[in-house]
Amino acid sequence: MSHLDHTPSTPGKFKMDKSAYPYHGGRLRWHSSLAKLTFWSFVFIGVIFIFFYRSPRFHSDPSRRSLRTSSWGGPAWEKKVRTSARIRSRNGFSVLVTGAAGFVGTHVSSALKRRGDGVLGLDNFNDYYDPTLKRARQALLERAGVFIVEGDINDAALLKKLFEVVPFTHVMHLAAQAGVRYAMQNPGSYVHSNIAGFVSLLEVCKEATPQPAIVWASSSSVYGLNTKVPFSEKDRTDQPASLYAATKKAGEEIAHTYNHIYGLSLTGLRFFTVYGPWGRPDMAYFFFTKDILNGKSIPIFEGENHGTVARDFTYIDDIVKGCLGALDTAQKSTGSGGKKKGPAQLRVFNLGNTSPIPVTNLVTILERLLKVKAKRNVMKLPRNGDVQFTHANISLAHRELGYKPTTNLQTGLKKFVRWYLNYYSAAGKKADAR
Ligand SMILES: O=C(O)[C@H]1O[C@H](OP(=O)(O)OP(=O)(O)OC[C@H]2O[C@@H](n3ccc(=O)[nH]c3=O)[C@H](O)[C@@H]2O)[C@H](O)[C@@H](O)[C@H]1O
Repeated sequence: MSHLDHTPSTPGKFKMDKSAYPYHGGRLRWHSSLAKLTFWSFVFIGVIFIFFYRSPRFHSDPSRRSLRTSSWGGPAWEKKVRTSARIRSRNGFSVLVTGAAGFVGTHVSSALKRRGDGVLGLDNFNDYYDPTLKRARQALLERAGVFIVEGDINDAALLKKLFEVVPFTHVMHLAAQAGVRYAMQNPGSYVHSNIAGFVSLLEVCKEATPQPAIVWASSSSVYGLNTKVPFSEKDRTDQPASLYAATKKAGEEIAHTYNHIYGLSLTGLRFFTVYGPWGRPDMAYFFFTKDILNGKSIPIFEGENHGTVARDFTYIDDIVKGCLGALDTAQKSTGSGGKKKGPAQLRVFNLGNTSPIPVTNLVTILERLLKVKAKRNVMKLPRNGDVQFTHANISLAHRELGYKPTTNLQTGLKKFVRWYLNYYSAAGKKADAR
């Protein structure tokens, strides 16, 4: 064997041959044991640290998931804020849209802008799902003349500044931690956005002069374990099945308080499983599409004794009409500068489609549209917050807001699939958003 054969090709793989060092005196052995102990202790502590750091619970403050820290202020920034919020139609509104880079937020912002309202967006661009999708929505809105301020609804100083720069007539509050099942993984994020964030926003709105009218996103999930169908606004909502639902229900009670004490006009909209182009990658119709195309099996939930799991899937354009209807019929808040002057409007509406569809049918429609057979993995509905069935009674929204959904699931999914294929093939983007 030549000398070169002893030289390891990879230095890190070099191992001392103990037999080459005949001296094993006690002192040396003791030192080497101590060194080994110290070394492995460091490795152990390091592994524990990495484990905790990567655990979602470690990031209990969800604002840490915001990819950039917000930077705002200055004359150029104020000018952008003012320009974006400038009303361009007679009797138009100036609307602050929170969660503007979100799914519903993007569609509502663009619809408001199109009809001449002034719109300013606010979003923290957190990474609950693929932030590049949020950036793409932002670019879309920018082209339409809507500026999105990057910041969190818990940042009271930023909110105050926005109201100093623009006397918003309305707030469309859509910023939230969404998703029913994720609440078990990161409960703090729901409390942070849906409760603390909502209160932070209401605190600033109640101090504003004039106070804006507020329309905000509640959820069909507040009906929880309610079995009486279709769900009507008068039904009980005191049995939430997930922390997500509980935080939305809390939002409805908080709305009551701010309406009662400060005269804020508040309208809560209970959205029923909203879907469509530019949707949320964490939702079933979205990741089913991705997984069907990738030949991956999809988990399809079923109830006890093979019971049907169904949703009142509601198309985004119908939801947008409901949101605009709610803004248009919202009465003014009655207080100013933190003081109530008289009773104010307090409303809550179901915005659904009134036609629940089994999840298995949703998959069949997707298979037809994608021309790919799904690998169905039917399993029992896990106990992680999902309810078996949702069905909206929308007569109140129809009467008060003129709300009348017109898109069935087949038509809506067709539009979604067209968008999905176009979006993810156009720029070679990957739908790796979950
Ligand atoms: O109306 C709402 O207020 C909520 O709507 C939405 O929640 P959901 O109705 O639960 O939608 P989504 O997750 O798409 O599951 C759809 C169906 O697929 C079933 N489902 C789901 C996952 C899975 O792996 N398999 C499966 O069968 C599942 O059992 C369900 O039957 C919003 O995400 C939520 O933020 C909130 O806005």
